[in-house]
Amino acid sequence: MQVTLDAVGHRFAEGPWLFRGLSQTLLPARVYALTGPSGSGKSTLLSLLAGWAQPTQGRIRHDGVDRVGWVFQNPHGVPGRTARDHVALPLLARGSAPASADLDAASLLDRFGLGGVADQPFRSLSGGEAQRLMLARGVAAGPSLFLVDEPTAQLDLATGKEVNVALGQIATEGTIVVVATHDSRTRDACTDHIDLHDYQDGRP
Ligand SMILES: Nc1ncnc2c1ncn2[C@@H]1O[C@H](COP(=O)(O)OP(=O)(O)OP(=O)(O)O)[C@@H](O)[C@H]1O
Repeated sequence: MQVTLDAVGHRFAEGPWLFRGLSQTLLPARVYALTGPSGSGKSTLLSLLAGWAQPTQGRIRHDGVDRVGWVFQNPHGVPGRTARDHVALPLLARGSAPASADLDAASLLDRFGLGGVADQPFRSLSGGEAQRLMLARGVAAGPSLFLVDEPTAQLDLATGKEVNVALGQIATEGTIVVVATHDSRTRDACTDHIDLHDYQDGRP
């Protein structure tokens, strides 16, 4: 499985080019940090990768990608449902039996440092816990391409650090992960780095 970007460029209508000449092969078990100044097109590139829009120039090819997951910068959950329910639901939706969904949810919660809050309702979680829960829930859905937009944007330094540690855990066999971020610590938690600044006028 892979996603191939071939000389990709994008602009809206007659507006300026956000980026041009972006060629890259994205592979499973890697976590790509997508950085660049505000307005450089990070979120736009995520939506092109998701297939929600076509690039103005060049081509994005998805080989073997059958499921795309997305985590937004603001965690959204069901206030009265437990952390465990949030992770078990996508497992059930994929056909797991309730007992095995529960076991797998417990192990995913542990992986993201949430074992201790498994039975707490979403509304009682801290910002960092809620954001890590969104990552755990996203992984539970079994995406082949997992897109994460500014996961630490709303968090203080310490809480952001928790989330960055969790991002280091989402590299999973069979999943390509791309994380748009302003945060240099998030970038450092990723295995690879794409800087849109390098593509602002068609370079390199
Ligand atoms: N649907 C749209 N139509 C026209 N312009 C758009 C559209 N979506 C985004 N833009 C513009 O494209 C530029 C890039 O936006 P985008 O949100 O991709 O940047 P970003 O790098 O994610 O920014 P930030 O870091 O501030 O979140 C911005 O100037 C934005 O206003």
